[in-house]
Amino acid sequence: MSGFPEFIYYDDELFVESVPLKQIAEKFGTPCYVYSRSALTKAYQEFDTAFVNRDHLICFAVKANSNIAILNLFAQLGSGFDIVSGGELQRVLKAGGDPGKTVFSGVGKSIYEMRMALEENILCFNVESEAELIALNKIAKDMDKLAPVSLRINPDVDAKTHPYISTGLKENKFGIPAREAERIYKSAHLYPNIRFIGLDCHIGSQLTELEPFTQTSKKMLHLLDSLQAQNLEIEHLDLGGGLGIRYNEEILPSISDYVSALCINTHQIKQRLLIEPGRSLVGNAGILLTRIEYLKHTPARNFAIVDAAMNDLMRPALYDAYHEILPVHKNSGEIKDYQIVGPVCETGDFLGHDRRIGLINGDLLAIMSAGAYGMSMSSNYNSRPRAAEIMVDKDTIHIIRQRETIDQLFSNEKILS
Ligand SMILES: Cc1ncc(COP(=O)(O)O)c(C=O)c1O
Ligand SMILES: N[C@@H](CCCC[NH3+])C(=O)O
Repeated sequence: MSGFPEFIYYDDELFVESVPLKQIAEKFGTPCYVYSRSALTKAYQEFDTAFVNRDHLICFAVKANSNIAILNLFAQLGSGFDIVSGGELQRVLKAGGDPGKTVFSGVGKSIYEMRMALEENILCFNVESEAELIALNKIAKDMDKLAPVSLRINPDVDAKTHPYISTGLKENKFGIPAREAERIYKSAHLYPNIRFIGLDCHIGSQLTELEPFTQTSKKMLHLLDSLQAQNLEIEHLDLGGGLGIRYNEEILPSISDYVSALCINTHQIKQRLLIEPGRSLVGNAGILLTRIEYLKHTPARNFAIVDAAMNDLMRPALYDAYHEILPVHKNSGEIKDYQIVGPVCETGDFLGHDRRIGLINGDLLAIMSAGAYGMSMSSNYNSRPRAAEIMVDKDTIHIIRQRETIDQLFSNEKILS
């Protein structure tokens, strides 16, 4: 067993659904990201069915994985989207997503991005400051439009996650304190081109406990109550994303436990519930497939130098994040402690430390749980073309992004004449 239902060993060979990963490596080369359509679909459906009869909208956080084939799959399943840039909006449109099911988060929306989103009639802007609200009101006025808005509340709740991905503490740059938000909602008449339709929050990512979500929803309900007491009509409550996935030994609430908890915590209100999950929809549905270039043994360490690197998957280098690493063919070489590293010229370029595994040159490895914040955070550092992306559907292999070519790397650059 691999512990990942769609990535399974048969006779010591790791498969994705019905396809041996070895076949993908031979046909498309490495490194490449490989996703399971079934795992993506099941994760979405687990969210969706857990709401039972509750009016809801799941807005997939595009930043977690922005490949248009994946966005298209979620759109077909009925998903909405949470975007943070004009580029993400264009991806949603290209993928056939519905702008009317799209919310726009982020602290620094540009005038150009706001205009684009107003033109496309998105569902809602999650506004993160008064300055942004003033700018949006002005743009909407110039366009003779009403901008639908939720204020993003900073509830000052500790998400108990990595400090770089914690967003709901008062010292973080995100959202507006509840008191200030209440004052803004009450002065809605100052913003004639804004229609306040919702309340929003998002406290952080890779949360492993339900308690911070519960604490946050209590605070949001409190604010909602006081807005309603003043006859302010709020149509939806957006509770953000943040549910974690299992990377290592973490014990996590299931998707359905999480949704049930949100529904229970908010059972007394009639508003539609929105959520913005990213990682929990795609994280464990994807892997990074890589091949060992060289094994190198020094007096201090054993290194497995692979063809994927920190530019392909930056989570280990950036957050010291753990990703399980599985051999695509089990039982190959002598078992040793290996440092799994890439070819980039940085000591921080590692994919895993101290992994006890048997390896020989040329072996394939699967870096697990790489479906979220993997390809979407990749770069061309060291002038490395970005990896290909593959989606497997039962026994069919689809290439959903071609490997970048060297020519594409500098196609926008120019030598001065
Ligand atoms: C505003 C917003 N919504 C949703 C998400 C998705 O979070 P996650 O991938 O942890 O579900 C993020 C990222 O943390 C975010 O910044
Ligand atoms: N990039 C982070 C998650 C960031 C969430 C953004 N709001 C990660 O890889 O875990």
